[in-house]
Amino acid sequence: KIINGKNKSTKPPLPPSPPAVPVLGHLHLLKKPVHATLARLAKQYGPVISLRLGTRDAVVVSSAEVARQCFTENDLAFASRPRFPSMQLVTFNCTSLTTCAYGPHWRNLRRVATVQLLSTHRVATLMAPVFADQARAMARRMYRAATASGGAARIELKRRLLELSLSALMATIAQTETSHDADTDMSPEAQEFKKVLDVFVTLIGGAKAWDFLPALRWFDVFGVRKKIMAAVNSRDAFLQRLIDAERRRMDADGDKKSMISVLLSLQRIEPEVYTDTMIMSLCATMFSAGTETTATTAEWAMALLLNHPEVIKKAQAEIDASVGTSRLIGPDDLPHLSYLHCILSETFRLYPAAPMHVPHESIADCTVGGHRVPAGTMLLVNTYALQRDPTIWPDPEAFKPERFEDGKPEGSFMIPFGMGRRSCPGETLATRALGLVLGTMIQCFDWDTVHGGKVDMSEGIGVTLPRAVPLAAMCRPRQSMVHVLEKLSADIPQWQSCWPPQVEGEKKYRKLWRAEASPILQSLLVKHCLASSADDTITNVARAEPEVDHWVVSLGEARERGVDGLLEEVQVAQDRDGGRSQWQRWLRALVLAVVDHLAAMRWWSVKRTEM
Ligand code: HEM
Repeated sequence: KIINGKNKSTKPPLPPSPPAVPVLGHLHLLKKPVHATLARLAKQYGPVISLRLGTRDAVVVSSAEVARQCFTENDLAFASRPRFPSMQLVTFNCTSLTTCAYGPHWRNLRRVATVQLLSTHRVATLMAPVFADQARAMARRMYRAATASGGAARIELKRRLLELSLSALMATIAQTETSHDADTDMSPEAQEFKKVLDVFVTLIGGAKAWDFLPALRWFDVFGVRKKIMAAVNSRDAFLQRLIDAERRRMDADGDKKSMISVLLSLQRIEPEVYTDTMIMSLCATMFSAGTETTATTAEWAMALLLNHPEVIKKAQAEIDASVGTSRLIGPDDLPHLSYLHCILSETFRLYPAAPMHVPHESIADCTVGGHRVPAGTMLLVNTYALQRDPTIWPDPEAFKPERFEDGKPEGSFMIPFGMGRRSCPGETLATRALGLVLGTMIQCFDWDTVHGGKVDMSEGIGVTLPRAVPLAAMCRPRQSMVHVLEKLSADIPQWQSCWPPQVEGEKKYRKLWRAEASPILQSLLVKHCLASSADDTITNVARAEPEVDHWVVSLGEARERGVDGLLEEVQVAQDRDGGRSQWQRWLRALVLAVVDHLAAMRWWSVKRTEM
């Protein structure tokens, strides 16, 4: 184009950008929470901003219209992911489904994930029932806790929901079993993998700076790389054990229920493509992409419900009308529970588990919102901001599930699971799992905040938008569901019930291990050993002892301490209580011997048949 005799380029302009500083570029501007900082910048500079983050170029999109453009007409251009040095170490050199660049390898992984592992059919027939089962087990524990505390029990919802999601996903990956007797919703395998992931989270936090200032990698004075490699090795050894166990199981009975067994059957056909490393990578991806996201969303949903009892009542009425009160909600009921679905949609809108999406990278030059975005630019989409945009969502901060009634959302554009080629392949599973977990909790219990009043809705800092304060709540079994819950509770064979009991800890009972607690503790332990049915023992003692609520609740804390902590506490109590009688000393010796014995046998998972 010739203007005033000069040759002007017809290229659209680059997006506007705040002033940058040398070396850091705009890194210093990214105060946490990043979505809030970027929303403020968007108000100043517009819905498309260009940033220089250390050595990387990024474009930030904060409007629905432009985001839609990125994932529709520019979907292919943005189909890749940035290669982060911190992730390289833990995601098999960036070859995992979530982190790998767009190309034939990603296409193959994606096809396996959507067609073989997370297909609608597999979710409906194999995976949703696993989550339903875990939700029942959780309801059973809550019911027991409530009856043990005389009506209502305090439930640490954050812990429970995370354990449920870890355990259920691990079961779908490797057919692991959660013992329905322990006071945890986690299978031993899920516990082990969770530990590894926790180590990763801390270490990768320390290595994040490498992604934007790669030179820092050479100044790794704290040896982060070495520690990450050690954690990676233990993760891989653990995953290899799971794969070997599934391989043995397949040889024995040939069933293909777990994700690993599906992948192993593909390995038999094309061993050079479906290597053990690829299977490990897919399993690790599913576990890390699906657990925190699902659990955090469930926690936010419960927090919103606690602040809106009228919504719980409406959802209960819907469930009662559709499912009735003679059985628990199951996977087949979900399509008929439209209001429950509205609650979920409104939670996804207000608290997307990926508030800044997952970064994409452009593989070709493209135009976004009238601005030029060169190839190799990182794309960040502010999902949190655009789902609360007042120009498209009336009263955007309010929790109103009714917005989604009749399948007509007022604001229409939401991308909690992304959109286009790289959108979340776990959406169907996550939505069903959340429907079952929330549905069960709403159907079975009435809920209240711990201290009355409103739940604090402050957001914490983290990739998956965690709550600042872990959620706890009081649950009380609904009168109309007591007979179902009682049956559910009795469904567990006697020999499966186990110590420690299903009770929740209470801060005010912190002094539980005072000297005078130990005789009761001891007698409970002894009774447990004799009866092998701690729950019943505890409940019976609860009825007999006037002060028993105190002890029953306090004993719940013992679970947290584990066997070692328990022994230590008993010891401290004994030391303080020098003047105990002969029979008490005798009892103590007996208890310690029994506890020791049970500890050696991993007593919480030992079943009577094995004893
Ligand atoms: C509430 C639960 C969940 C939310 C909100 C969520 C959200 C997301 C988002 C926003 C993305 C990025 C999309 C993009 O880049 O455009 C994503 C990717 C992904 N999600 Fe989820 N997710 C959830 C649960 C799950 C579950 C249960 C699984 C599997 C078991 C899963 C597996 C994945 C995988 C493998 C990717 C990467 C896809 C790719 O790069 O091709 N997610 N998820």
